[in-house]
Amino acid sequence: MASESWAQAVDEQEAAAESINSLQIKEKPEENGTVSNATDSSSGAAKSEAEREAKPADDDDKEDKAAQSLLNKLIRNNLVNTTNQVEVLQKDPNSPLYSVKSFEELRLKPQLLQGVYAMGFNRPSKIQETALPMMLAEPPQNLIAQSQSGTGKTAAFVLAMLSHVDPNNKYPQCLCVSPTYELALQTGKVIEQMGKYYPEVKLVYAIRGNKLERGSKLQEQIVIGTPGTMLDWCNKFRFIDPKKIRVFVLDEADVMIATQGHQDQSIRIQRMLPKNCQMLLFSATFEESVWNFAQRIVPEPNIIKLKREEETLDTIKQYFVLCNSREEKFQALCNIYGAITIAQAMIFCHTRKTAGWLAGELSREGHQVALLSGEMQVEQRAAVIDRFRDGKEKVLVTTNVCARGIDVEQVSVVINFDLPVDKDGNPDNETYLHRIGRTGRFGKRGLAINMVDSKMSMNILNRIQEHFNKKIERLDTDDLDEIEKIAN
Ligand SMILES: Nc1ncnc2c1ncn2[C@@H]1O[C@H](COP(=O)(O)OP(=O)(O)OP(=O)(O)O)[C@@H](O)[C@H]1O
Repeated sequence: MASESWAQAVDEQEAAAESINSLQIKEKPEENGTVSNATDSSSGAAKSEAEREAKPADDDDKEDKAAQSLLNKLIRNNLVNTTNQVEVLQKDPNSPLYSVKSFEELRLKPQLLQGVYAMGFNRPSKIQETALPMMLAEPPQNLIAQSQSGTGKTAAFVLAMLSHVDPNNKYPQCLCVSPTYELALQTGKVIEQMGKYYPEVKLVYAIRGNKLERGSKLQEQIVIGTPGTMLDWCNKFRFIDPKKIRVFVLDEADVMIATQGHQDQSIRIQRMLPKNCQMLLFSATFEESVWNFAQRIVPEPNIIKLKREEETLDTIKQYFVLCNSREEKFQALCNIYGAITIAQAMIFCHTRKTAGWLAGELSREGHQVALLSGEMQVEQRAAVIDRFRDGKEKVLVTTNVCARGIDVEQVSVVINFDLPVDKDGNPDNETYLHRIGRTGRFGKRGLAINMVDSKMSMNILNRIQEHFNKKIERLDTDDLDEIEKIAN
């Protein structure tokens, strides 16, 4: 089935359809917000399929980061735990470094402490232990913080913003910029939840589509939005007086810089703010481009980094199966299912088409299958992952683009129906590791089965073996005894 150029063609096609442009959020912010029919162009709901397909794959890949981030937020309901220590680089290495083990130690306003506990937070997360005292200190300190998604960054800066505003002053005091309309809404929700018992503090969304009357001045203390609209509100329309801003938050800096124009707009906003305004920047990753940007946004920063837990292949048994066609691969899969008990499996395909086909075939065989596919909206994808996580389905068939960044920890069997390759058709080792690897914490044993159906995929498999210096054993799926052995 595999033609030589399939990898490129498919990646482009999948990436195009995965783009954030295909996302729509039905919810509209209400309550504290003054949003009217917000339709930032970044949601692009009106764009035709053809328009989307015509976009260069590169752009779509970038936009996909925003979709991924949103998906992660929608499906996550608790903290990502980590045993790694935070690394701290203080602006003034001689000043004492405080870290807290409880929210009480922060001496928060009672209304905020109530909000924190109402959200079910019992104690600060790893990054919050150090970041919160720094952000709440007097005089305010600037901070650049990096840690993987789900470690509590948003909750931390929301608490800092709510702590710093003076509700008696009826003008904006905190600005928070997010890369997309949808991400801004998510952060807005956290502000609303945490500020539930502090109703004097109001929030407004600076997103395209939220039209205010010319000449009006905002009364809300917190403004959250996308960089373009935020800049216009400060600069062109003067709804906001930037000189009165005390806290500036730039969230998801890594996603932000992937979007054309956002970097410049953010820097232009930052330049309008007073010198003593507290600057806070957050990012899930810290490659050089993010770091360069961060330094332009945040002068004299304290820096906090929390390393991601390393994934390893040490506790994984890896096998490959030789086949000649996708039908044979399917048959091999059935043989495996016939021989061993698999609680839950994730099956990765290269194209949406193969994923759809395979999900159909597996259902016909009586399996409860969940399918994660590119044309689904982000909330639909989140719902599918949720159901799978709850064990409602036992098999999750997905394409790589869809599942990127998603951890489903309880899955013990991973099947690469197609091996992961990059755009140039080379082995994508990072994805391979992420699909089947385990972090030390979840050191459970796992099983990975790779389907090989051509010379090209055999070559990919060999290169993956070489890269990890780990032998991948051949499995004969016509021999039931042999399959049974791998389960022990
Ligand atoms: N101290 C805490 N105790 C318990 N849960 C928490 C705590 N802080 C945050 N959470 C919860 O953990 C999840 C992740 O937190 P949060 O969204 O703040 O992380 P993040 O690092 O900002 O991730 P992302 O970059 O994806 O937004 C959320 O569901 C949040 O409500």
